[in-house]
Amino acid sequence: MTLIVCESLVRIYQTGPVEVQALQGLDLVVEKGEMIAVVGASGSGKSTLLSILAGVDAPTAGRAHVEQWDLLAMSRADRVRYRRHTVGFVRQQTASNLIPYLTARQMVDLPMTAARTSAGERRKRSAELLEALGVSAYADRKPGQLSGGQQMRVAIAVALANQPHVLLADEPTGELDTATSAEVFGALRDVNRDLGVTVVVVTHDPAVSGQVERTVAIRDGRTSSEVLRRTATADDGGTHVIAEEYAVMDRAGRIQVPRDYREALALTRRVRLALEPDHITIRPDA
Ligand SMILES: Nc1ncnc2c1ncn2[C@@H]1O[C@H](COP(=O)(O)OP(=O)(O)OP(=O)(O)O)[C@@H](O)[C@H]1O
Repeated sequence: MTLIVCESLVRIYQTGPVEVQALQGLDLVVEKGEMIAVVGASGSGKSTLLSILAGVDAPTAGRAHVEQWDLLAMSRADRVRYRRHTVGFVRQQTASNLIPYLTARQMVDLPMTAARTSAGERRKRSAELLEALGVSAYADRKPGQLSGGQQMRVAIAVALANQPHVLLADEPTGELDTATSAEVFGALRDVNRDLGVTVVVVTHDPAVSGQVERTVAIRDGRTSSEVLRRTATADDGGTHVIAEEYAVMDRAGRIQVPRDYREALALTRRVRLALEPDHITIRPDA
């Protein structure tokens, strides 16, 4: 079942006379239960995409659906409901997800109180979530008494408090060392596998993106390529991961030819296309 669909998604920021096209016709499909990584250079539009999916920011044009919700046509009340129940959002700076004067348990409790969950249910669920994320021993500590990795795990537990179907995490390992970031990423994978939550993670970290089955690359506000990974078994019984890169084609048939391919063959404005029985060739115009 398809959970997230973005088609030709556009987000333009206007600051005074300056217009920034953060998303320039982005296409993305995510199936229920998937865990994907979104990668791309700084400024390519990753955070913008995540804020739109989180219902925090609104697209300028195009189509964006998450479950039954049309993100371009939501009323203010729908948006509150959507943010409370459908998606959980872990923001880029760890500290912005946490409240300095509350304990981990109180922070996980807060979104459930807003959703009018009963006290008994809140107690039960916050204990389960802190346990699932391996931070139950720190339930009574405040953010200042937790390490970076523990803070991030608590932030993930807070995002999952109202049992959302989708978890969006913006650079969850950006501020952590390699060992801690592997642990936090492991926690996200557990959440995906054990709770069945669909996970979309924005990351700069190749070690992180190498651990998910699907990585979507964004370039200049568009999805440019996808890497799919699968585990293959060799003749000797050993297993290894095969990663294959695909270009992404939009509904109008547009694809981005990677820059190194263009440069290698000096492809510029015009190219020759030819249809062969089972493939298409692209040649320089000369
Ligand atoms: N609120 C805003 N107002 C104006 N421009 C913005 C705003 N938010 C983002 N932008 C611009 O939109 C573009 C995409 O930004 P975005 O933060 O989505 O990229 P990113 O890929 O997440 O980058 P990073 O990895 O550095 O976080 C950038 O050029 C950025 O300067």
